[in-house]
Amino acid sequence: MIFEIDNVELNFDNKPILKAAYIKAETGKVTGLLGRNGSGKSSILKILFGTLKPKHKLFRVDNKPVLKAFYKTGKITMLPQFPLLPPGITTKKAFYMYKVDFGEFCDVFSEMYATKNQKTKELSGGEQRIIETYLVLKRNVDIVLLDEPFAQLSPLMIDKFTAVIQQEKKDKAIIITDHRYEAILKVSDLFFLFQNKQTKIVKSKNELIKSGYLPH
Ligand SMILES: Nc1ncnc2c1ncn2[C@@H]1O[C@H](COP(=O)(O)OP(=O)(O)OP(=O)(O)O)[C@@H](O)[C@H]1O
Repeated sequence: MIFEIDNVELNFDNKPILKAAYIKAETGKVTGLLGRNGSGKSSILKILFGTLKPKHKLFRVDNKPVLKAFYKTGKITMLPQFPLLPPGITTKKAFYMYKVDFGEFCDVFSEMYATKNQKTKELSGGEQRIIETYLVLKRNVDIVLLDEPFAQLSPLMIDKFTAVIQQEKKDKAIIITDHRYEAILKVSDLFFLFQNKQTKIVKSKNELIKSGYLPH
């Protein structure tokens, strides 16, 4: 499946944020979004998910326009920047609620077994993020949106998630944004740079330097 959002025009209080922006995601591929703070990456994810209404957009799935909020179809899931899980539930309960196998999770993240009976509020920020990101990635949907999944994670955990993402993309389209650009370059098949309220496809780290996103 091919997901495209095109001609996105977004203003906040008459301040233009995006103008004619475009991104694309495809089953079997990871799309990486890069760009400076405030360039509109989270906003476009929310627009795609359907919880933020822009002035204008065209959303297509396999070339067919989709008019209703996509989250209502149950075919999309999103890891937002804010915490997702209720503070009072245990890790075990969270896996049960999401219908995800806790044992399979521990095969990869063995250090997380100890959190089985702990409540979300008793976990570190990084531990919460590991659980939430894994649960979102494992959901049975067509497209997964990940907004800064790596921000609180140690390098080893980022490596483990890179492998999980490669596994999950086999039957999903995944869009990811994060300021850990090295991790994004490693995990993604296609990159969009958000700049001057627009988006452009970039193919190399050199282009990111030339465009002023990365320092020389
Ligand atoms: N609810 C809102 N009301 C007003 N302005 C907003 C709102 N949400 C976002 N903005 C503004 O829109 C711009 C784009 O924000 P967005 O969160 O999409 O950027 P981003 O690229 O994800 O940034 P970062 O990398 O810092 O998370 C910013 O200038 C932000 O201040």
